[in-house]
Amino acid sequence: MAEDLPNLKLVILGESSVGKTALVHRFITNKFDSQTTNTIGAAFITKTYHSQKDPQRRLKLEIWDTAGQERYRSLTPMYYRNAKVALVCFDLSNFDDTFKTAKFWIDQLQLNSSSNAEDVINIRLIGNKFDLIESSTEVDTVEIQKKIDEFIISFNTHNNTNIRYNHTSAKTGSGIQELFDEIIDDIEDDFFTEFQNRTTSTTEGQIGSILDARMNGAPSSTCC
Ligand SMILES: Nc1nc2c(ncn2[C@@H]2O[C@H](COP(=O)(O)OP(=O)(O)OP(=O)(O)O)[C@@H](O)[C@H]2O)c(=O)[nH]1
Repeated sequence: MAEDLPNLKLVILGESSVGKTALVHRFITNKFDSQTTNTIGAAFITKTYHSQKDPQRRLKLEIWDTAGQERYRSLTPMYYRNAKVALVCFDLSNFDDTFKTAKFWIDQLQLNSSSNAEDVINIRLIGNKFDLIESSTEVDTVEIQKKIDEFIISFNTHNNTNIRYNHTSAKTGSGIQELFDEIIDDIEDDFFTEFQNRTTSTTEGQIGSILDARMNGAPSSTCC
């Protein structure tokens, strides 16, 4: 019988083709798929996660991979409802186009957090495809880092938040396990305390209108 573990919902947002599905796939399977297709609607996948700081602690990580294409944008808020963590991704090799969308999602998440006390969400900004820029002579990595830093400092100051930035490569796997470990390490004490304090168990409402899902063959993925 499946064990009843606390459920931690995490959502991934960002422009189309920044590598959201590839990032999840790398985390779950430790493989890279260069032939992905665009996500339609959203896909979700679960993974049992073992705490790095307390071997007694395990949780069910429920990862929602949203579609980045603009036509699905109006659906996205329903996927981040009740999420504890949001990874907002952009593509380091296509910075100008994709960073704009990342900033848009961060603003939306912050607005949502401010208006719904229950929906306070831990946001991480993720620059993916690091492999494509790390030894490039054409990309001005210093300038990119400067823009990221300026945005984060300004956003955190104005909104009294503590958004942090990680870079990753779904292709090489660099930074991905560390990213999840860091995020969960940051929030797990509060998360488990809240779980223990909850007197009545709540079942997260299943979202009924997921249009499609990909990640064929990945464990525990759901689609409809
Ligand atoms: N070089 C490199 N390519 C990557 C990386 N991550 C993803 N890709 C490639 O980028 C393309 C888009 O990746 P996806 O994971 O489908 O992008 P997505 O953000 O899920 O796109 P949507 O589903 O449309 O929102 C694919 O060809 C991937 O193989 C990476 O870290 N490095």
